[in-house]
Amino acid sequence: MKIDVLTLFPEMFNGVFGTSILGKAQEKGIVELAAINFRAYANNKHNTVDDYPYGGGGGMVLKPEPMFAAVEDLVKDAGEKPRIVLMCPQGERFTQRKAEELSSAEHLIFVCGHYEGYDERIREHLVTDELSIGDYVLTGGELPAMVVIDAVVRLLPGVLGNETSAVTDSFSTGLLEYPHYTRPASFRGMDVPEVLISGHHGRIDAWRREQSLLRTLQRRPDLLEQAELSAKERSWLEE
Ligand SMILES: Nc1cc(-c2ccc3ccn(Cc4ccccc4)c3c2)n[nH]1
Repeated sequence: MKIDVLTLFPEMFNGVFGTSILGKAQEKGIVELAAINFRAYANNKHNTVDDYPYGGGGGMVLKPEPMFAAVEDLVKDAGEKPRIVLMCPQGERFTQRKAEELSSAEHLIFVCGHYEGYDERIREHLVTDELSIGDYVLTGGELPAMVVIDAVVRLLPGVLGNETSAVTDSFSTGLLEYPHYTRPASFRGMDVPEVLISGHHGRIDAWRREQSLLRTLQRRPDLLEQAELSAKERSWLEE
């Protein structure tokens, strides 16, 4: 997979792209990550990429020309038509299901703006997906893009080691994750649940599923509507 990020602050991505799981995924050749400064595509002598809004009002708006020129330059060598993902507070709420959908793409181009937002023609004629990472307003699209890229790349085959599977973690089952424990078995009188030390994997799996269901019911009952539950589990939860 190839991921390009159009941003005014490419240096913000150095840490995220160069370390840990994303860094290793690049070394393994699973994904190619690049952050490009779209100011390079400004078509005026002052290299401006923003301007005052028509109709007045506070704040500046990102001009269409540099963004169209930058995307068209990235798309010209592309194979399969890339998904052009615009980060913005008004976008579709990003979810694990959306991460799974994006992880099947061959080429993603993220558009990260600043200021008060984007000229609407960028949305109408360039973008395929608009994503929000939550109902709060950030200063720009870079942090949201990092969040989405992290969630997408970890799903690519070979990125997570065998000991960690993206399939069983939170949200991939539709439920919140069960509690985790590691050594020591007793810490300041706080003991690990006996079942996890029993070595009985059937009982361990059942306990973990029950804990996921309980934790989801307590903290995120809204997830239960979409989750795949057996009839027995549904009636147990409704007791
Ligand atoms: N989930 C989420 C995404 C964003 C986000 C994404 C891209 C941009 C580009 C500029 N801003 C600032 C801003 C935009 C619109 C109105 C006021 C300020 C952005 C915010 N905030 N929160």
